[in-house]
Amino acid sequence: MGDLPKIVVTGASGRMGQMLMKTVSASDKCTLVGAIERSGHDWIGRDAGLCMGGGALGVMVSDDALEAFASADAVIDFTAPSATVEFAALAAQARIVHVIGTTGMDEAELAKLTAAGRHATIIRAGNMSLGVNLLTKLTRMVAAALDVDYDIEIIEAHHNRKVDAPSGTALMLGEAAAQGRGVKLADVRDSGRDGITSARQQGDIGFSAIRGGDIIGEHDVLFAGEGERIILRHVASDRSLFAKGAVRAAIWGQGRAPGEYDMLDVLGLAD
Ligand SMILES: NC(=O)C1=CN([C@@H]2O[C@H](COP(=O)(O)OP(=O)(O)OC[C@H]3O[C@@H](n4cnc5c(N)ncnc54)[C@H](OP(=O)(O)O)[C@@H]3O)[C@@H](O)[C@H]2O)C=CC1
Ligand SMILES: O=C(O)C1=N[C@H](C(=O)O)C[C@H](O)C1
Repeated sequence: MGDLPKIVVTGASGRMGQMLMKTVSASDKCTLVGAIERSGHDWIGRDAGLCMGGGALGVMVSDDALEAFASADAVIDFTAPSATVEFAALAAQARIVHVIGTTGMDEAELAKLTAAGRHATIIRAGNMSLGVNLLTKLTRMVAAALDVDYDIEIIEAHHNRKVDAPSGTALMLGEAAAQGRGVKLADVRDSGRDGITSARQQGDIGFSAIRGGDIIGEHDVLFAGEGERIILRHVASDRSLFAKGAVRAAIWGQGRAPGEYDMLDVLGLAD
């Protein structure tokens, strides 16, 4: 027990925070040592397990991330971009593994993660599931095999509380399609059509986002040609999928050099 990786979960009260705390506590390969929420949250100072409506876990929810990180081996962080950037700086100070599931980060925020990666071992992915990471490989392969007569559209659906679009997963799939085509996604990305948009530009990669109900996460990569359509699809039916991937990443990161990694590295699928 003493040698198991000690893990802190941030955003403890969130949808993923709660799933992560349950997954870490249920694992025999790591141990939950900290749960972080923002100052003033009504969970602060209370047992994380009791807050979730279950049995006591012996871990008190705290707002002192640096203190928690200082005695941990890894932090798993599914929160919001501004919070994740701050947590990355603290993970760098503590020289620990920072597993990041947070999506919706802009270029400036990503640059701060790169800076933190000089001292922290950062593992970041817009989707931590094996299925989606495999799908990125398939997407790249199909995009490379087809010419630009096949229009690529990425359609994603999520629950009505999601705040960012396109989803992190949709962007991963878009990057993979762009790589397959040998172009930069930024040069061909077409998101949020509305009104008189003019005809579709050949070679563009389009994104559409559906938001509703309790949809956990669904992604289609559509290759639409003349007389045929090819659709690659991933459907997540349980958030534990993402939490299990994140825990696997936190364990994989132990003993790795500081730097930036992704789930393809963790899953042994990197080129
Ligand atoms: N990579 C992957 O596999 C997956 C990624 N995600 C991503 O994870 C993120 C979280 O998703 P989800 O759990 O559904 O969202 P929730 O809104 O349910 O949870 C977010 C949590 O982060 C906390 N938080 C936000 N800002 C701060 C801050 N500044 N300081 C401390 N805590 C903060 C929130 O606290 P408060 O409520 O007080 O704001 C909340 O507890 C999203 O970016 C989502 O896209 C989700 C699933 C899978
Ligand atoms: O916010 C979510 O819920 C999810 N976010 C990730 C994303 O942006 O792709 C992963 C998953 O689809 C669920």
